[in-house]
This record gives sequence, C-alpha cells and structure tokens, in this order.
Amino acid sequence: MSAGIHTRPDEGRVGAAPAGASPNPDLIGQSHRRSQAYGITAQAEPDFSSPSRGVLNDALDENRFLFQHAAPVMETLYDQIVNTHSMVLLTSARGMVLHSLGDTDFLEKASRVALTPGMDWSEQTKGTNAIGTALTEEEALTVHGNQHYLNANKFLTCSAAPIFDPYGQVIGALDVTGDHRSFHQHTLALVRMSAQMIENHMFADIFPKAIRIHFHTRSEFLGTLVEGIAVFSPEGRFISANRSGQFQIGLPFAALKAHTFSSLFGIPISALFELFSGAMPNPKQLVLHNGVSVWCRVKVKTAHPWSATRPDAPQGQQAFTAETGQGVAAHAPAKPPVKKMQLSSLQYLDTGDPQVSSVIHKLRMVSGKDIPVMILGETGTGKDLLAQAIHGDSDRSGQPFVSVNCASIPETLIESELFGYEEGAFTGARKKGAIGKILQAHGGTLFLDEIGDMPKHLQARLLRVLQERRVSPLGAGKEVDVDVAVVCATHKNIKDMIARGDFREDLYYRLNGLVVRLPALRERTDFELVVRKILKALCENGEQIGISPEVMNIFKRYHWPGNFRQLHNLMRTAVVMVGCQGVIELSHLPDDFLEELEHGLPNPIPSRLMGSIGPAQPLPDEPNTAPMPEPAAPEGSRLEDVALNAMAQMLRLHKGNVSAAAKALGVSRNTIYRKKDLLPPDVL
Ligand SMILES: Nc1ncnc2c1ncn2[C@@H]1O[C@H](COP(=O)(O)OP(=O)(O)OP(=O)(O)O)[C@@H](O)[C@H]1O
Repeated sequence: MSAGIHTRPDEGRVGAAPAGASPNPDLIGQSHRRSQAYGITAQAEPDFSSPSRGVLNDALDENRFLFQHAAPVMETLYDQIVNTHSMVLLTSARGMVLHSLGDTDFLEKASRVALTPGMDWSEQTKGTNAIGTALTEEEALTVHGNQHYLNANKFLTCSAAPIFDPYGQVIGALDVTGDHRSFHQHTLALVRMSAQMIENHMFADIFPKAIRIHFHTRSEFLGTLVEGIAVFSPEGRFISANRSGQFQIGLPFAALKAHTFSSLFGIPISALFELFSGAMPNPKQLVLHNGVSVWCRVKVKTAHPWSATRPDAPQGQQAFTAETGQGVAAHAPAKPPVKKMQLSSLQYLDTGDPQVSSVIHKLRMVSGKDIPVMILGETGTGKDLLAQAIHGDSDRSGQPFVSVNCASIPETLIESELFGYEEGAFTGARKKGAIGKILQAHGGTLFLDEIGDMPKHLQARLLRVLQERRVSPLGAGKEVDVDVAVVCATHKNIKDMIARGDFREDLYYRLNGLVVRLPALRERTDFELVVRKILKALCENGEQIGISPEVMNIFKRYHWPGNFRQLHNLMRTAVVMVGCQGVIELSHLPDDFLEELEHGLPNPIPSRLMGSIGPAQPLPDEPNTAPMPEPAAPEGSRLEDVALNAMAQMLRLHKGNVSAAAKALGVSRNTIYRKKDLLPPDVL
C-alpha cells in the first residue's frame, strides 16, 4: 500500500515476506526500482491530504458500474476476515480508494485516513504497495511488511487483485490490508476469488443481446466461481471472456477478439439453439479448438431475439437458457400458458403456397368434428405452429393447448408426464402427486409432438386413453374422464416404423383421422412472401428494415435444411445486425451461413447480381405479393462467386485492409485469406 502509514514504534523490525506472500518475488524488486525512478524516497512522510469531495464524487460516478458489483462481494469478503484486524478496500484503476470496509482499530488515528475513500494508493505516488503494484503489473499479489517501499507502510500486510472489466481492461483493484502480524497465506486466494466474483457479476449484467456460454472441463464446476464464461454476439462473434474462460480456451483476450464461436467451440452458433432447446437443458459437452472437452451451459438475455422464436417460450422468460446452478429455469413457476402468437391462425399461415392452402382447407373442413389430425413434415416446417393454429381457430381455443414433445422427455418420465401420478406413486414423486399433460389439456387440445418417439410400451396405454377417453394416473387406482382434441406430429416415416414393428398400427389408425403434410421451405412457391412476413413480424418495434435483392436471391436458392426455424433465426440475427433502419445485405448474415455459401449451392446465381450489391428493397407496409423481378441468369454462375465478389468489393472499399473488410462482411480474416488466390490481384 502507499499513502504512507507511519510505522509504529514497536514495529521497527518487520520480518521478510512469509512463504506464499507474493507469487513472484521479482515483481517486488521491479516495483522498488520503479518507485525509485518515480523519485519517491523510502523515508518520505505520508501524505494524508484527501482530495476534494468533488474529485471523489467524480471518481465514484466514473466507477459506478464497478462499485455496484463490488460492494456486495466486499461485504462477503469482509465476513470472512472479520476479527483479523484487516480492512477491505476497493480502488479505481488509478488506485484511488472508492470504498472501504472494516475495522481501522489496528491503525493509529492519523493512519486511518489513509484507508478512507479518496486516498491515492497508486505506485507512482506511494511506491511499492499491493494496490498500486497489482494495478501496474495487472497481477494479484501480496506486499508484506518491509516489501513496502515506504518505511511508513512496513507494518502492513496487503493483498490485492486487479479487477478486469468484461472488455479485458483493468478497472480497479480489490485489497485486504491488515497489521503484518495478521498475515494469513490464504488471504491472497480469497482476494483473488472475490475479484473474480466481481468480474463474473459484471458479466452477468452486461451485453444485453449477447449469448453467454458457461463452461468448464468438469461439469460440477459449472455455476461456480471458477467456471469459464465467454460471450458472443448473436451472429457468433467473440465479445468477451472472463479470466477462467481465457485460460481454458488457452488464448489471451487480445487473441480471442479475432475468433468466432464456431472457431472456438467447433459448432456454428445457430446449432446451440437446437442443442440447448427445451425447458431446462442439461449441460452439454463441446470440444474447444485446442481439443479440450468442456461441459457447457448457455444463457441468452431475455432481449435476445431467439428467445421469442419458439412458440413455447413463456413471455418474458428465457426460452434458450439454462441458468447455472439453480437459476431461473429451476425456479420458474409451473410453465405459464403458451403465448398465443400472431402467427398462430390458419389464415395467417395461408400465404399462397398451393400445398399449404390445401392443407388449411382440409383442416377447416374437419375443425370441431373430433377427428384426430396427424401433421407430417421435416423439422422446422411449422408443425408445432400449425397445431397451435388448429387449436386457435377451433371452438376449443379458450381452453388449454398442451404440447408434449415425446422426443425430449426421458423415457422413464414420459409415463408420469402424460398420465400424471398420485402422491407416493414412485420414488421421487412429488408430495402431492402431479396432474399429467393429458388431464391438463382437458377441454382443449393435446399436441403430441414427435409421436414417432413415443416408447412402444406406452403406445398401448395412450391408445386406451384415446379410445376410452379416460385416464388413470399412476398409483391412483381410479380413472378420470378426459375430453381432448388430439393433434400429433412427426418427421419420421411412421409407416416404415410400423413395418419394422416400432409403432403400433392400431395407434396409428387412431391418430391419423386426417393426415396433412407441410412442405419443406425449399419447395414452397410463396417463399418470398413468407420471408417478407417474417421480416415484418421481426420489425414489430417499428424498425424499417428491407432485404436486398441479392440476399433474397440467395435465400431462394438455399436448401434450408432447418426450414422455418433456420430462416427465422437467421433473419433475427440479420435484423439485429442491421439495427433500426437499413437493408439486410450479405454482410449481415452469420459467418457459418456465409461459409456454407462459399462451398456453393446447387442452383445457379444470376451473374448480374454478382456485379454489385443491389439496391435496397424496403419493407412494404403490407406484404408485397408481387414476385421479385428475376434477373436474367446465365447458366453456370456459382454462389461462391457472389461471396468472392463481395470480398473484392469490401477489400477495395477498405483499401486492401483485410481486417476491416472481414469485419464489414462479418467473416473471419482467415475466410478472406483462404480465398486470396481467387481474388483479383489489385484488391490485396
Ligand atoms: N408459416 C410460418 N411462417 C413464419 N414462421 C414460421 C412458420 N412456420 C413455422 N415458423 C417458425 O419456424 C420455427 C419452427 O416452427 P415449428 O416449431 O412449428 O416447426 P416444427 O415443424 O414443429 O419443428 P420440429 O419438427 O423440429 O419440432 C418457429 O419459430 C416458428 O415460429
């Protein structure tokens, strides 16, 4: 520490630093040399003059974010060291004390002021001391006894750790200072952990639209102080990582800035949505770029666009989250009723594709006739949304719509989930029993999603319920009448399953009153209108966002394996990237999508589009049903050329600066370097 605290007469001899006092003895030597160079003399009288209130207030204002997050941690830290005649101090990055807690009794009256807010403990003014030296070296350390530069401070023992903000900058220091006789070798570890805790709290509070991944090589360390945290933008660009995160990834902050989620965690960021879907997803294992396997949890702030993409996302809660430890998901009240979306009416879904129109026509014909509906279609084609629309347009719409995803419930739980159970029905059963999903849907609609994943032994039980319209909860010994409309969906070929003996034929015929198939997105003739509708829905806060003809053309030719879900997610990201006003261009699309484009798509891209990024196509007030003018398309053009052309343009615009061009395009620099040989020589 500094500011010069007088050595007490009986403290003339202070021992050398005890073992473990400082991690690196060289640091002290270097700091002494710096102190000398600052012109400080060891015998200098301490300076107790405090700055004006205005200066302190300005510093507090400037460090409000740090203070807010540090104050509660300081309380906890102080609880641990209480009765050790020590104090806990928080300083700014310049070493000014912002806040202090603790017992100053161990100090003489005059010295106490040195530990009050406003005092300066920077190395430049006070020579070697834990706060000033930790801030200079950006390393946690203890300065003990006569390791202090000023004689006046040699009766102290101080342990300090720098605090880094989520952008990797040192914004302050946390320090425990006490009488040198109270030295405890664990103090430094405590201070270091507390600083880390402050940093983690700051992480949790910042980056409103970011995706936060929490990871550790051992799953039991998730949710603890030592977990790694890394933050990425919705399109996968690295934003920040805490110190444990940097350590586990094996790269310092500065190097991480050039990375993306996929370059570090090996999968595209869009794949996270699938990986962590469900109400309370378990930690999943991913392999880092350095081959280290880590357990991960993911959090997205409520404001994140993905949180609203899932129809089952409870309003105001995180749809794509697994709070570390016992977080929101674990404490969430029983799932609130499904939010009825604007999209969930049959009329809204009828956007002109003849296959879809025919499906909707048939569904209207059977509405209210107690005919079970089976929806077939690839993943993400809107089966769930259609089921909601069937319910929403039926005379049961005022009653519950209960969705059960047979693929996401563990086989052992599916029986109790569906049929419910009585108190004490099995080990682990809740005290008062639980009402099953079938009974929850009483009066309304039961949507059995992924029915192909229903375990065989439960198929018979489900069949009985559907035939007899009665349920018997586990352990109840009695049956309860139930009235539900049944809609089910699958992307599997149930007939094949029946042939293999994996699905009961009698259940199939009970469920397939009306079978409808939703076309894949790539097959739809109303693709462009659908894109514009989604865009309009995404701009519900009044953003004026259009889509460039080039992007629309690429979209039309892409094969969309994830169908609507993929399109929706991609457009949400693009809308976020564009901001409040503008046009979605190639550069607004996520890295992994662009990289996929680089590998070429089956359909040719008109060469006219390769020459320039086309003029903005503003979003019309009402969906524009007129097809976009199709430019003449010479055969043989490849999508890769579009990407190359965009790279060349950006490089020209940025005068050959690869980093700037990569940033503008939303791709990594390596993506451009990999194409170096294919780019015109004048651009690089
Ligand atoms: N016609 C549509 N217009 C706009 N968005 C749609 C449409 N259909 C589906 N979506 C959106 O696409 C996403 C996936 O839809 P949904 O969950 O209904 O698909 P699914 O076929 O049930 O998928 P899975 O088989 O994987 O369960 C949702 O975000 C939904 O809002």
